[in-house]
Amino acid sequence: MFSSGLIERPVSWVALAGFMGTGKSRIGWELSRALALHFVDTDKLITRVVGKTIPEVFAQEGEGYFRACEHEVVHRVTRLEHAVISLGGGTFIQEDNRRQLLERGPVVVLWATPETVYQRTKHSDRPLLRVEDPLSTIRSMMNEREPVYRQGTIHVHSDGRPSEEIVEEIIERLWAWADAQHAWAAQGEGTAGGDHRAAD
Ligand SMILES: Nc1ncnc2c1ncn2[C@@H]1O[C@H](COP(=O)(O)OP(=O)(O)OP(=O)(O)O)[C@@H](O)[C@H]1O
Ligand SMILES: O=C(O)C1=C[C@@H](O)[C@@H](O)[C@H](O)C1
Ligand SMILES: [Mg+2]
Repeated sequence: MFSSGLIERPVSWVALAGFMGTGKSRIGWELSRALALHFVDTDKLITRVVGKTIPEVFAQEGEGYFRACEHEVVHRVTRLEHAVISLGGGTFIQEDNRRQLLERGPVVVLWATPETVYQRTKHSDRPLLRVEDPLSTIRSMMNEREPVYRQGTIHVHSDGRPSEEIVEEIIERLWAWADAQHAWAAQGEGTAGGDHRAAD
């Protein structure tokens, strides 16, 4: 990782997307440590700026207000350097957010089965899962969102795997992605998707 005092990483900016409970916050934090990058969790940033928990924002201001905050936060985090960004579960679903994120750099989508998501979220306070039958809601929301999450750059499964293994796979896949970007750029074709290799 370290050479001549420089940190070699596949990327200096990456976002994590995916359904609720797939591990974006936890894996994003661990990935940021592994790559020596700053860490921003968009849900936590909104909570801090608004001064309310996400359930309070949904209940008092409405989901539309929360989505507007997300949009504003995407605008800001795509301007950051040296950062791992963990998105909220719905952030990548909004078309304009998705476009801005994909233009900025690779978006790693984490996946898990509805059963895993249910187990990981059942004692938490995600407002969209405060329903009578959360597992059915998870299944139908996931079905609906799946084609959109598929538009991410790299896809990694998180079911039944320790976080270290997931982080390791993400880093390997990011190197492969960066190498492919580099090869295409060298052929003079140029591609969207942010920086190719990052050393600093
Ligand atoms: N690979 C894993 N194995 C076991 N537990 C995990 C794994 N990844 C995440 N978790 C746990 O699952 C729960 C949900 O994870 P996390 O909060 O990171 O999900 P998220 O994708 O950020 O969800 P949201 O979209 O709601 O923010 C947490 O308690 C976390 O510690
Ligand atoms: O999937 C979603 O729409 C959400 C996921 C969470 O990260 C929070 O952003 C919020 O609970 C909404
Ligand atoms: Mg999260």
